[in-house]
Amino acid sequence: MPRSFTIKVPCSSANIGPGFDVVGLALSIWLELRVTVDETVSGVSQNCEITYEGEGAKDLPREADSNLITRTALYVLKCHDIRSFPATTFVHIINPIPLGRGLGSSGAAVVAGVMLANAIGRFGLSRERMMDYCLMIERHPDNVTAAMMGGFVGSYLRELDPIDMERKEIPLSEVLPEPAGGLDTGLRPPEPPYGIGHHIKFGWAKEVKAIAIIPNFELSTANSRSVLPKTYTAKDMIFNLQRLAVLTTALTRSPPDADLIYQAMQDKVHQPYRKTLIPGLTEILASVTPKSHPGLLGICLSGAGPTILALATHNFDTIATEILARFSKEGVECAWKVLEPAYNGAEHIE
Ligand SMILES: Nc1ncnc2c1ncn2[C@@H]1O[C@H](COP(=O)(O)OP(=O)(O)OP(=O)(O)O)[C@@H](O)[C@H]1O
Ligand SMILES: N[C@@H](CCO)C(=O)O
Repeated sequence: MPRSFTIKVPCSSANIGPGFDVVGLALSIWLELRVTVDETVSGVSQNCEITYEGEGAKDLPREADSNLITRTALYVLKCHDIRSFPATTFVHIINPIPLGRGLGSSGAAVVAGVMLANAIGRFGLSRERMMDYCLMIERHPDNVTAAMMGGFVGSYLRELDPIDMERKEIPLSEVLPEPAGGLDTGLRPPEPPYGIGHHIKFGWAKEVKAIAIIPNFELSTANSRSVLPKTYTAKDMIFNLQRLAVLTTALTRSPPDADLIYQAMQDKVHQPYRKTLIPGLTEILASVTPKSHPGLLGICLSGAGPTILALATHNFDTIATEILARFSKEGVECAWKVLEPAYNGAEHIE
């Protein structure tokens, strides 16, 4: 009897201004996997057939040991001494999350892969344990925590003891060998230490929506992190910490206080350095304010960019049109969407 289930994982916006690598907001675009395990079918390469529609359909690999979702699943399966998918696993991927735009496409893919393995192997892993696996792959917690847990979340990585730290910091190539199933040494990959990350869900004022203005070019997270400095001044760190402390509560209050939120979304840790990669970034962030655009609460770079996230209660069209026009002057065309928080996080539906 074939077994079928669905996995849905929301996109996410990390940082929300000052919370670099700390806060994430799950939002209402969902990566979906429709999975069928049918033992009556045989002869499929590596036991897994991937079909794909949506963002990335043209370019992303369909081989189970290359695609990020199934590579992640293979890692978790191998940690449980299962070396391949059961014959035969069909994974249909429906992906509306734009890739490399700062909306957590890779975080959603990693969470989906861990949930896929958990369901296939019937491991019964808790969400917290699944997070440990996610953090072995995507090593900053903001996107994966929001995608797994849902809503507006803050997270930190626990200080591990030296042995666990060594395991956690092993090169990514040993966690996700390239290709994962190619030169299979038969060795168990390194299992994650327990309780790597800890998180808390904040509230969210229901009238606050997120306008995502999504430029038509990709910026990989790795590239966008490469322009950041290795050290910061105490002044800049304190600037961000003060704002983050206010922001996480300011966004829970109804009615929202636009002046407080706008100032609390300022950042000196990542956005100023990323302006070299995103034409018009500094001008856009400075020119759209609650005074010039009533309804706006705050504006920031979404994750590693290039998407701009504007939090607002109304006037979505006017705010988006202004940002689109400013990007257009720089020769960048954009799509835009009004998104809502995805409160439930990742879901497994039988
Ligand atoms: N549905 C998917 N299936 C397979 N691979 C994916 C999928 N989604 C994302 N990826 C992989 O992740 C890459 C994008 O990851 P990257 O971290 O650069 O950007 P992002 O996650 O979209 O943005 P950010 O981390 O700033 O929010 C893609 O190029 C692709 O390799
Ligand atoms: N906090 C991360 C999110 C992107 O994955 C960054 O800004 O680089």
